[in-house]
Amino acid sequence: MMYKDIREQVYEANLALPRQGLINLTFGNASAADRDKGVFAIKPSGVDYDDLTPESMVIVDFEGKIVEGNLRPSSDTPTHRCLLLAFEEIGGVVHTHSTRATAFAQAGKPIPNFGTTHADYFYGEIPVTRKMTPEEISGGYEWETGNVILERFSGLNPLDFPGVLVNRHAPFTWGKTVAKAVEVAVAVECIAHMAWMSMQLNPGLQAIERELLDKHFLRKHGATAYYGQPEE
Ligand SMILES: O=C(CO)[C@@H](O)[C@H](O)COP(=O)(O)O
Repeated sequence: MMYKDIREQVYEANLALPRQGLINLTFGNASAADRDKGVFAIKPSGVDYDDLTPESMVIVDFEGKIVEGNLRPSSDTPTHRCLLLAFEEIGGVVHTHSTRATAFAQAGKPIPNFGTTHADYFYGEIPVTRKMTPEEISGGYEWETGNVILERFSGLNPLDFPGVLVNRHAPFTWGKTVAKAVEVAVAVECIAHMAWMSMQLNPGLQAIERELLDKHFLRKHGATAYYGQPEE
């Protein structure tokens, strides 16, 4: 089977989303790129997760043309393509409608970095995009969703901030692999829940201290990392 690796990676990533409690119905999708082959695999649109198979994943090239697959790809395919094109260091993208992260997104609020759980994944707040204009919504909505994310990421390293809340919509996360993007999606929901509770307990709470942010982020990321096991 051609594109076997990315089909299987994306199939596993998509199944992990309902298993992790990150989505209901078909409110989410995952994609993984094979940059050598110039394609990515993505979930088919609107298909029940129980009916997905590695073979039903759709293979799309970076111009947006379907290369392999009989089903219509996820409605969010242009957003994934926009992000995979712009962020060359990533290998996969995940979109969920996980409840608490989506509540922040709908409210148009970034998630402040209140503690070390958050700092393990994001080198600051979880950013939120601006609202989309009526013109962006009515013309090329899903591609423009990617563009408003890129606009928010001007000057930000996508591996220091491996996700975003799209205003009025929901989170997108990414990583070097699609499995990593799923992990970040789990973390984002957990962080949103903790932030919400922290805000209730202490409405005046300020962001984490710089030293603690540096310690937790940099012990897991980049040249100074010592957390876990070395990458193979
Ligand atoms: O934003 C939404 C729903 O509001 C989307 O995430 C869709 O629910 C994704 O569906 P697929 O086309 O990927 O099945």
